[in-house]
Amino acid sequence: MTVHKGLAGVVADTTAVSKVDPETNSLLYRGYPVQELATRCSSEQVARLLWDGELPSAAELERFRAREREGRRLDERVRRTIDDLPLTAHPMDVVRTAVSVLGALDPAAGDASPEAELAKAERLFAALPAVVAHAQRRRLGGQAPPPRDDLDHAANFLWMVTGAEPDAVAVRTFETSLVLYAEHSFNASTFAARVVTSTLSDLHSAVTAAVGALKGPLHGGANEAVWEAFEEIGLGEGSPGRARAWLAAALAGHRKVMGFGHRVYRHGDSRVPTMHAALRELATDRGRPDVLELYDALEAEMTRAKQILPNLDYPAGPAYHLLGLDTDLFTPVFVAARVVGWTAHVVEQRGANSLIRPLSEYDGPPLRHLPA
Ligand SMILES: CC(=O)SCCNC(=O)CCNC(=O)[C@H](O)C(C)(C)COP(=O)(O)OP(=O)(O)OC[C@H]1O[C@@H](n2cnc3c(N)ncnc32)[C@H](O)[C@@H]1OP(=O)(O)O
Ligand SMILES: O=C([O-])CC(=O)C(=O)O
Repeated sequence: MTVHKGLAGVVADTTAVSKVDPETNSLLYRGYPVQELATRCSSEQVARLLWDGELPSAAELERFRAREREGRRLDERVRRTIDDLPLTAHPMDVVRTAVSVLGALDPAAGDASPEAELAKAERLFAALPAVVAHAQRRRLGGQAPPPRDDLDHAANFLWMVTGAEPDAVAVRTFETSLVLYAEHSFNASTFAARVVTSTLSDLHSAVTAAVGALKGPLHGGANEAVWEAFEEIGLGEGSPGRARAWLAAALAGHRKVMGFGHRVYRHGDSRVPTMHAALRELATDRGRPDVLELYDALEAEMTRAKQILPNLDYPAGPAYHLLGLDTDLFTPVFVAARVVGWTAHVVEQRGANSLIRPLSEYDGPPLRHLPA
């Protein structure tokens, strides 16, 4: 029996949601190159594309934006549950709990028709920014500011989390990250969502499981770890030299360097150039060349030492810091973006379901019996 550790190289099913091609180093959402979508479309347009298979017409987009605005307010019962959690809880734990509570409150519980599933997906997309914002603002002893109807999804998200009206550069950077983070085929969290769905469980259970999978530093948690590494190395004068010493010590200690490497891409993550360009624009606008200097230095050292290239979390982490987000909010923001991909996969899995249940090769003790 051949064991495929980590399911590496295993093609588990077909999908029409996205295509990750390591040969051409490309990523398509429903056929469109992600770079085109990230530079020319809003996160709302891309959500509809991933859910429906086609970009929305102007009228469809307008109707969706209206529904999204209606769903932005945090449900009081969700707020109360969050407020019962310790202030020290990681915001990812807050988000996971909130998704679970939203499932228990789901007005269409028990209805797994594609229409009902897409309505649940929309509600999560609309509600998650308020959850992330409340996870942040309650730590500051207050409440998130009320959503602003004059702002679209990405701008309103930043507004609620930071309490400051974002400028055009901030919105563009954030929107780019939301689009790039929205979907990536059978990554660990999406696969977790599909496994849960394959048992005919409900969408919120699938998304709750996916949040748990995304939290780990080998997956979504890496964007937080990237900024932690930058802080450990120290920004400012002399950072290239410190990056070299830091990396040598990390590799000598067999530490994984977060934000580098990928299970599928071998020649670099297709999303990095677009996010790197957005980070460059933001850092330049904010007068933070020190961030770009350390970014380039650590990347160069990692390439020299291991020939391992950055993944999307590498530029996204510093960008989120420059957008004013606390480090432990980076992965929750990833949740709010990836919920689109997860739910598109839930609908697809349900549409052509087969229970996901791989085999294992037993390597425990041979047959034995209890003493007589
Ligand atoms: C949005 C996302 O989820 S993108 C991924 C985010 N995750 C990270 O950035 C975490 C850091 N990266 C990693 O741990 C890995 O590159 C993974 C888990 C993403 C993919 O790795 P896999 O395909 O499973 O390869 P694996 O972890 O077995 O690594 C293969 C070799 O490269 C090394 N390697 C891979 N990535 C790294 C890294 N970031 N730092 C140091 N060494 C690394 C491994 O130590 C291993 O070396 P060895 O053969 O000498 O033991
Ligand atoms: O595809 C993966 O394994 C991880 C990843 O980059 C993502 O989920 O965006």
